[in-house]
Amino acid sequence: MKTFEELFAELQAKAAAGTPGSGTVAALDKGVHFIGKKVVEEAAESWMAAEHEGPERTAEEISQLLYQVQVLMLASGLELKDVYRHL
Ligand SMILES: N=c1c2ncn([C@@H]3O[C@H](COP(=O)(O)OP(=O)(O)OP(=O)(O)O)[C@@H](O)[C@H]3O)c2ncn1[C@@H]1O[C@H](COP(=O)(O)O)[C@@H](O)[C@H]1O
Repeated sequence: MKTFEELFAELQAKAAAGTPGSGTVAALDKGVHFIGKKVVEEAAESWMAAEHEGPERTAEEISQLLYQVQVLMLASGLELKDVYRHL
């Protein structure tokens, strides 16, 4: 198990190193348009899970949504503090 902050730090490090075999690095290479579609896909899957599939599946889909949002943040040059200041 990891926190939102721990996952972001892991993804930042992989992006900076260009870690071979990393799905995050591959997604960043594809760019914002590709990543944005993933965010929308996972948001829709989270919604459907919440309506039809129960809390466990919903939690799983939301975790994937949070991951894709973090990848979009990296692709946009954002850090956690840039987002947190709007909360
Ligand atoms: N938490 C995640 C995570 N959540 C979702 N995903 C990816 O997001 C994509 C969408 O998930 P789906 O189940 O919808 O996948 P799918 O539709 O079957 O397959 P796709 O055709 O969409 O790839 C998949 O490619 C997943 O691998 C994630 N990929 C990585 N992480 C974590 O990110 C960290 C770094 O990962 P790497 O960069 O791959 O090393 C690790 O700690 C991982 O646990």
